[in-house]
Amino acid sequence: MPSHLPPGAQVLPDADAVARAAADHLVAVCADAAQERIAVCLSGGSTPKRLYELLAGPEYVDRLPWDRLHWFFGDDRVVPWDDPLSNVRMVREAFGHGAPLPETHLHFIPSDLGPERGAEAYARTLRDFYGAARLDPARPLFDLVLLGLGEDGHTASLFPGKPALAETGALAVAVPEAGLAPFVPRITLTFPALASARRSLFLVTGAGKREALARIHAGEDLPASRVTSLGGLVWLIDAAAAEA
Ligand SMILES: O=C(O)[C@H](O)[C@@H](O)[C@H](O)[C@H](O)COP(=O)(O)O
Repeated sequence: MPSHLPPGAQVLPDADAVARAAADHLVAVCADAAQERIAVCLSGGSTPKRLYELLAGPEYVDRLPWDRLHWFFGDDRVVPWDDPLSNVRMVREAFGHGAPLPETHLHFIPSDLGPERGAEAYARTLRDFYGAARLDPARPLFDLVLLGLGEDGHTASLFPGKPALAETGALAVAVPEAGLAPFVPRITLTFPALASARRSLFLVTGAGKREALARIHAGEDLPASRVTSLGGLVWLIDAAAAEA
């Protein structure tokens, strides 16, 4: 295991292997879930699209309890849902018609309400699903949280130096100026919400992520470095990103 990678890192040959490993984690999480509803927090960006396509494809679609699975979003851009920048659009396209996904089980961020009201509404959606106003460390909100890593070390829409990093109460907040292309406002889950997970996976692929990984390993206080998980954090990294 290369020494410059986060603890718990698994290095896979390529992006497809990363997607497959993540799919296997989801199958395992579902098999372990004792409760009826299984909550998954989806990552946006481009990396996880292959995973979502895989889940809806012939190799995995019949291995998942779609009637029990509920899908949430770690963040989204405040754009129309059919906008190419929308994470909801990306997920819908990736799941396509292969996923027997009940429409009421896709809990997308109401970006049509705008950043602030959308964040408040989504926090309410999460609390209503959870069934309590405050998160209990003994009862995680999510069974699985999926995360990506930006080249600047951001994750979800938690960007370096932004106020959202300091939020400890709200489950979701507005990010008016993400400061990163595409320069649109965003809504993101906060660290407490992301931490409330039985298992969390970072999916990191491509040489462009090497520097962020090295900075994390060097102990820099990047947003992704601050992510914790009640049940355990696994980094799934392809060889291209893992190279020193
Ligand atoms: O909505 C988003 O953009 C994601 O939540 C964001 O945190 C993403 O995971 C990283 O920017 C990595 O993006 P790529 O997978 O496209 O490299």
